[in-house]
Amino acid sequence: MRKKVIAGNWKMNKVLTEAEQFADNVTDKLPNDDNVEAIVCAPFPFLPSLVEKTKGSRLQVGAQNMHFEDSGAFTGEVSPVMLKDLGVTYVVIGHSERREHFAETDQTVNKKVHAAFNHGLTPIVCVGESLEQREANQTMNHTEQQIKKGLEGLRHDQVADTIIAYEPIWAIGTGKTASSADANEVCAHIRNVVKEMTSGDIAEQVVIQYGGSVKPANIDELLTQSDIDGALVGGASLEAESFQQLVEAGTT
Ligand SMILES: O=C(CO)COP(=O)(O)O
Repeated sequence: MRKKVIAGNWKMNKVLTEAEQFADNVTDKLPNDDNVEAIVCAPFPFLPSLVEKTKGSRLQVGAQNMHFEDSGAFTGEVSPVMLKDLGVTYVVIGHSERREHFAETDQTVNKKVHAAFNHGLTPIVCVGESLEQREANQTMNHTEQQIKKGLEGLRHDQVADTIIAYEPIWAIGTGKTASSADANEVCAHIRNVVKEMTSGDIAEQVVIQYGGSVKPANIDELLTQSDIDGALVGGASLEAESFQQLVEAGTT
C-alpha cells in the first residue's frame, strides 16, 4: 500500500513568529502513523527554525523552490546544497505559480529534479492544466508532456521516490475543486505515463497528490480515490488545526 503524503504549501505567507507557533501547535499532535507523511513547505527564512522545532517529530520540512546549481553568481537564489545543509528534506518544484510568474519551464523543472536527487532531497513535482487547456480537452496530453519532460533522465528508483502533485491551475485558490472522479482520472493517467517511462512496479510506488482548494471538508473523498495518494494544500494548510485535520484524514 502506498503511504499518504499530506504537504502544506504556505506560499508567501506568515512571519517567523507565526511559523514557529504553527510548529509548536502541530508537532506533538500529529498522528503516530507510518502510513501518513506530514510535510510543511515554508518560505526560506523560516526553514532553519522549523527544522530545529520539528526535530524528532513527525513533521517534515520542505522548501517551495530552489536553483539547480550548487552555488555561484545567481543573486537572490537558494541552492540544493543550502537546503540539504539546513536539514530540509523536501522541495516543491515547478509549482504553477513559479511557471507563470517566474518563467519556470519543464526544462528548468527537470534540472531541479535532478539537482534535488543529487543532494538527497525529495522533489514534489507539480503539474496541471489551465482552464483553457481543460476546455480544449488537452488535460491528459499536457500533464503527460509535463511528466515526461520534467522527469526525463531520472533512474527508475528516483522516479519511484518522486512525489508528483497534480494541481489543475483553475482549482488553485479558487475554491473550485476538481471532482474527485475527475482528479482521479488525471492521476491515473499520470501513473500510466510513469509506467510507460519505467515499469508497472515503479508506477505502483509513485505517490501522486492532488492539489487545488483541498480542505478538511473535501479531503476524505479525494483520498478514497484509487490513484490519489495525498494532497498538496495551500490555504487550508496555514492554520495548525486545519493542517492537523488534513493529516488525520490521511490515516483513515
Ligand atoms: O497551489 C496549491 C498548493 O500548492 C493549492 O492552493 P490552495 O489549496 O490554496 O488552492
